[in-house]
Amino acid sequence: MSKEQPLKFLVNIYYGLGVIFVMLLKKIFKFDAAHNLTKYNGKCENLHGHTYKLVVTVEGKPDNQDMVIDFVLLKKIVQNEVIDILDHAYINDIIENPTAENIAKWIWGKLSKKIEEQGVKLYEIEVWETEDSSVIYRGEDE
Ligand SMILES: Nc1nc2c(c(=O)[nH]1)N=C([C@H](O)[C@H](O)COP(=O)(O)OP(=O)(O)OP(=O)(O)O)CN2
Ligand SMILES: [Zn+2]
Repeated sequence: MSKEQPLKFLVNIYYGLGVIFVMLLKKIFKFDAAHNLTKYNGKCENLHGHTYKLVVTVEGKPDNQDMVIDFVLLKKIVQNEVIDILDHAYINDIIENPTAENIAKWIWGKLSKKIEEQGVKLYEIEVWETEDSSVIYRGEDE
């Protein structure tokens, strides 16, 4: 028996038992919005705008269609719950002191239940405020 054979044997049993690895799936969105930071001393306390990039990551196992979640369905949820509200908005009307941190937390609140209803977990929200500045939010500690 070669050295590799016992390992291959164990791997085959593992797959034979139907063990499927959890996967992360990402979808990227963009929205344009205006804001001003109300607890800031400096240029960002003035009204200004960004083209925000939003990266939504969900965690789950591929289903009987071999999908963690249908990208089309995820797009619909994020579009309805987040993009339709924030795009071309003055974010201060919706979120208090809209730092990227507060925007990420708000988006988590809008999405986590809706995504869980689809049998997967919201893993991470990343909000890019500029090309080189982002925050990542992964929910409250359980
Ligand atoms: N931790 C955070 N810091 C800052 C936030 C934030 O949301 N969280 N937001 C801002 C401003 O709103 C804005 O993003 C300005 O950031 P800045 O990095 O200065 O933007 P630019 O990259 O465009 O810088 P320029 O030098 O003006 O080109 C600030 N901080
Ligand atoms: Zn800003």
